[in-house]
Amino acid sequence: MRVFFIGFGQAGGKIVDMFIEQDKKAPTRSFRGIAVNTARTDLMGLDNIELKDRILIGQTVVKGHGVGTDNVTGAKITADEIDSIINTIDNRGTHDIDAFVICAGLGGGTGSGGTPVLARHLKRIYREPVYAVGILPAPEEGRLYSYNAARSLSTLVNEADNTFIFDNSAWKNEGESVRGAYQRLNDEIVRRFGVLFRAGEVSKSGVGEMVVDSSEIINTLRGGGVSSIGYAISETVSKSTKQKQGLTGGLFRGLKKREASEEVLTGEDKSAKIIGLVRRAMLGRLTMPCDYTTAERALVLIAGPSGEMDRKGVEKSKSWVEENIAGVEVRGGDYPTESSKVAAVVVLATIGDAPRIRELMEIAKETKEDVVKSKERRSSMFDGDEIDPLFE
Ligand SMILES: Nc1nc2c(ncn2[C@@H]2O[C@H](COP(=O)(O)OP(=O)(O)OP(=O)(O)O)[C@@H](O)[C@H]2O)c(=O)[nH]1
Repeated sequence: MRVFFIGFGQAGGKIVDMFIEQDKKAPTRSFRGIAVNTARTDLMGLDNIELKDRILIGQTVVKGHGVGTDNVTGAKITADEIDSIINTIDNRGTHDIDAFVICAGLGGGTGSGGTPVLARHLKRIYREPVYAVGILPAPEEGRLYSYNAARSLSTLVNEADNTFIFDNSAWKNEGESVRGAYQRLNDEIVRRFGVLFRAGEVSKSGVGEMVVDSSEIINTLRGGGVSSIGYAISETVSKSTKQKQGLTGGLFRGLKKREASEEVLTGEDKSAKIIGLVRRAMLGRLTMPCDYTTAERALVLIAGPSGEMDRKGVEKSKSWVEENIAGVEVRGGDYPTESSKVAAVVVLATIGDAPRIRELMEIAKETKEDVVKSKERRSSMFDGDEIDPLFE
C-alpha cells in the first residue's frame, strides 16, 4: 500500500519520522511523509522527514512554542492554515498513493486539535481514504489529557475513514513513566503498522502465496469507527527451509524420498505455525485492548520468508478469526519479506466495545461537569449588587 503519512504534533511527527526511516531500509519505497506542528523545536528534532516537508503552523499565534495542550487552539490554527498544509501535501505528490494516514497523540493540543480538522479537509479534497493512528494518553498524565483525547476522538471518528488506536497506558510497563517508554512504544507502533501498510507492495522477495492488495485493506476499514491491531512474531528457519538450503545435487537426490515424506509434515507444520501465530496475535496484547468478539471485520496478514508462506495456514487462520469476531468479513493474505522471521498482523476493524474508550468518555464527561461547576463557583464569588464596580 502506498501511504502518505502526516505526523501531527510531537508524537505524530516522531512516529512518521520512524515510518520514513523504516521505509528507507526497505527494498522498495512505499511511504512518504510530512510533519506539521506549532512547536519549532519538535520539528527540528526530526531526522528523516525532509526539511521542506516540516510545516510550522500558528507562528503568529503561538510563535513557534506549541499550543500548550490546548486542542481548541490546535484545531483553530489548523483550520486557519489548512491551505498551506494542503499545498505541501500536493507538492509532495499524491497521484500514486492509496491512502492518507494521520498520526497524532490525542491527549495534547496540536495533534489532538489538528487531526480531525485535517482529516475533514483531506476527505473533501481527495478520493483516497483518510485513516488516523490516534495515541491515547495514560490516565496518570492527568484529566486534561483524557479530556482532550475524548473530545478529539469523538470528533475524529466522524471525519476519518477509520481510526486505529494505540493506548499508551496498555503498553507502558509497571513502574515505567510514559515519557520514558516513548521510544519503545513508538517501535511497537511502527513495527505493527509497518507490516500492515507495506502489504500489497511489490517486493524483491517475489509475491505471496495469497496476495493481499491495498483494496482489501481499504475494504476491511470501510466500516469506520475505531480499530485495533494484534501482532505476533516467530523465529523461522524451519526444518524444510534448512533442508532446501542445505541439500543440493547428489545429496538431495539421495534423500528425495525421505524429504518428500517430510514435506507433508513440514507443510502441516507451516500451517500450524501460521495458525498459532495468528492466534497469538489476536489473543495477545492489542494496540487498544478491547473485546475482539465485537469486531465487525478483520484482516489477517502474514509476512516473512517466502519458504514459510502457506496458503492453507492463512485460510485456516481466517476461518478461526471469522469464528471469533462479530462480523463475517475476514480478509487475508501473505507477502514475502527478506526477514528471517514470520510476522502475523490481525486488524480488528470497527470495534463495537472498548472499555478504555468508555472510560475515557466518562472521565471527559466528569471533567466537563467539574469545569462548569468551578466556573459557576468562581463567578458566584463576585455576584451580588452590594458592591458597585468601579466603572461599567
Ligand atoms: N507513544 C507515544 N506517545 C507520545 C509521544 N510523545 C507524546 N506522546 C503522547 O501524546 C500526548 C501529547 O501529545 P503531543 O504530541 O506531545 O502534543 P502536541 O500535539 O505536540 O501538542 P502540544 O504540545 O500541546 O502543542 C500525550 O498523551 C503523550 O503521552 C511519543 O513519542 N510516543
